[in-house]
Amino acid sequence: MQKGKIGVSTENIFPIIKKFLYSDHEIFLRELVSNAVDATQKLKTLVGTGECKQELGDLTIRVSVDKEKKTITVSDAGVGMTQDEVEKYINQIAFSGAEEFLDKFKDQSVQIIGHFGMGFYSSFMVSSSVEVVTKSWKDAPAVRWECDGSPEYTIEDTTRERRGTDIILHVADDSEEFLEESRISALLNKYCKFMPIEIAFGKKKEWKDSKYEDTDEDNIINQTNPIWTKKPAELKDEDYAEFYRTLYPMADEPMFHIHLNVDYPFNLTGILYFPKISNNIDLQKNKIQLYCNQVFVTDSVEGIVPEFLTLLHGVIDSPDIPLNVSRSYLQSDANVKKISNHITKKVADRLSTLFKNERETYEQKWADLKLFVEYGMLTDEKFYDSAAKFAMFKDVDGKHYTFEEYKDAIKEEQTDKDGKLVYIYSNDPEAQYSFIQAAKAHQYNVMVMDGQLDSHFVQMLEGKLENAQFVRVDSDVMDNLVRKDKKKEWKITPDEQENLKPVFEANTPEGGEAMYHVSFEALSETAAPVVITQNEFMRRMKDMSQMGGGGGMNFYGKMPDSYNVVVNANHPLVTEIKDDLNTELKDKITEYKAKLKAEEDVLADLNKQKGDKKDEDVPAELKTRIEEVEGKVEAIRKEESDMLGSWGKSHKIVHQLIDLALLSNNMLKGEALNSFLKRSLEMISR
Ligand SMILES: Nc1ncnc2c1ncn2[C@@H]1O[C@H](COP(=O)(O)OP(=O)(O)OP(=O)(O)O)[C@@H](O)[C@H]1O
Repeated sequence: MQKGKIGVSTENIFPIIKKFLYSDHEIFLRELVSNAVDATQKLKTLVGTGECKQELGDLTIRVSVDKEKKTITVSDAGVGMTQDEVEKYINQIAFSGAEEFLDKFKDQSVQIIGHFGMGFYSSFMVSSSVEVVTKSWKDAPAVRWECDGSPEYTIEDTTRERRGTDIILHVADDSEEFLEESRISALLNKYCKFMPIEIAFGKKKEWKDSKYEDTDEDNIINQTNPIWTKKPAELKDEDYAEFYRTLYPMADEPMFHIHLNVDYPFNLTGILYFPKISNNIDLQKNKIQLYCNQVFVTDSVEGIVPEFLTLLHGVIDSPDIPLNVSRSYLQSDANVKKISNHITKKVADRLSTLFKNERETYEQKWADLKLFVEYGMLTDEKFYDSAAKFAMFKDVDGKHYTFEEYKDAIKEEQTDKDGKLVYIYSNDPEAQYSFIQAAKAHQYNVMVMDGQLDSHFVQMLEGKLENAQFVRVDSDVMDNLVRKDKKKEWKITPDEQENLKPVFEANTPEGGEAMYHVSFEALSETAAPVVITQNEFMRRMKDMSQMGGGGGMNFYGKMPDSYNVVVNANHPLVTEIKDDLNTELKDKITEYKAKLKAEEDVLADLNKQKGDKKDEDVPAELKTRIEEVEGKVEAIRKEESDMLGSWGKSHKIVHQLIDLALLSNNMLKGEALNSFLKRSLEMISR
């Protein structure tokens, strides 16, 4: 027996490796099995070229666990190693790799994809010692090498019947989880399911005498020729569907797939599936599996494909993706860029072909594609450019248009006086029904924008499409959505408006977070008497910040909702109210408002003094004061409403009109809705 010292300078590198790769100990199995696959492939090549004249024989790679001896063994019938080769490949190459690896990442807490390049020494992450028993295909004695993780190792001649290698791990006490059959089985399924040489883990089991018993047949855990390695011409739709089920047994059927198959200027194979993406982007991410020569690497492909493509499912296999580098480095890698561009282009081409050749099918699938396409257009310039030709707008009647078609459809009616094209949309056609009907009466088309990303999408399109403006159907009164140069007839003078304003203001909802601004518009007599709208800009910014627009958006997210109560100055009911209103009443209201404001200011001041003191710590005097002023505020409110009540019918009508407008916006809820209904009944029964 010979002893030697492994050529690394670090006293004992294994504890470091162990700690460094703490979360990824399990990859040792992938590394050992893929070494066994490599050794077997090398042998096949040697036999193929005639250099090695041996029978191939059974090439199955066998993985076994011995719970009693606490060992895991990976055996192959590949090329094996001579003593010289063990010295060279295991002692020098494998361990110099370890040293280099640690050097490279010593001071960084980078996330390494897949930890390729860890190779053989990763077995020390789970072992107290590792044994290699190997016999080369060449005429040389078998050797046994052992190392306990210190830089010292032993090497000696031994016997082994056939050519090949056994790697025997003596599992460390803190890694005994890996002695569970179920754990190893799960790991093989995760990392080795599509490796190109058959891998056996135990025997197939059979139900016999009310228990499972081993049969003589090997339990092969992998598919050696997964369909992405085949030519598309050899495959039927059913093959793709079946493969999808193998990958995601629980998922819904995908809509369609793309078979990637490139060998120049980089190597890339794979199959990508378009799942139905209806809602919630985040849940759907991270389903693509990345392989390197049929060895599973990771299922998180960020940095390798553009973000929106992580919504797709399937498999990508490429030996040209550098896997032992950090993700931030990956993004700048030239190969990765090319691969990523290629995939983006293929995806766009697939959608484009479907759109051109099967428009009807494409439109049917649009609902499930929309989020994906919009995400891509929002985040990837290149994709935007291709997708702008096949992205769809859908109108409230379910008709689909390309951007170009839509522009043609609306330009006649929806071009405003400055030549801007106004796109009108609804994010909730049910709730905005009355606005949509009003728009239709104006010959406007309303599109549906109710997706998760639509507030951002609208914002982007406004910038991208030429001379375009997007407005939600309830963002203004219909006459103003598309501003035209029409002279307006006013039935109420500015002075009269000034008188009416406080009456309407006195009847807007109180006490909530939202703010209401009363204004007058000269609309047609047949339009609604009062309409409640919400400014497009403020609302959109708020929506975007809720979606997580990041950065400066947060400011808008915290703003209270702000609504415009637009009174139709030409509506007969409104002109009637105006006639009924006398200046005295208006002055009274103004007076009450001022009184109320003064007391409220006092109250606010007192509350400030109180601060967030506990009730028992508040001075009695202050408490009494607060109660007093609260009482006053209450009294002024009551006086005002009694006074308005005495104004009779007109006051009730104003109240009712505003509530009706709130109701048609779905904004009347709870007690407010209840009292509206009561009042309506009263009015009818009179
Ligand atoms: N089962 C085996 N049969 C024959 N040779 C082997 C076997 N396992 C390892 N080797 C030899 O040891 C060398 C070092 O292995 P190691 O896994 O550390 O690195 P690698 O396989 O070259 O690269 P990688 O780090 O990507 O796995 C291999 O290149 C190979 O020559």
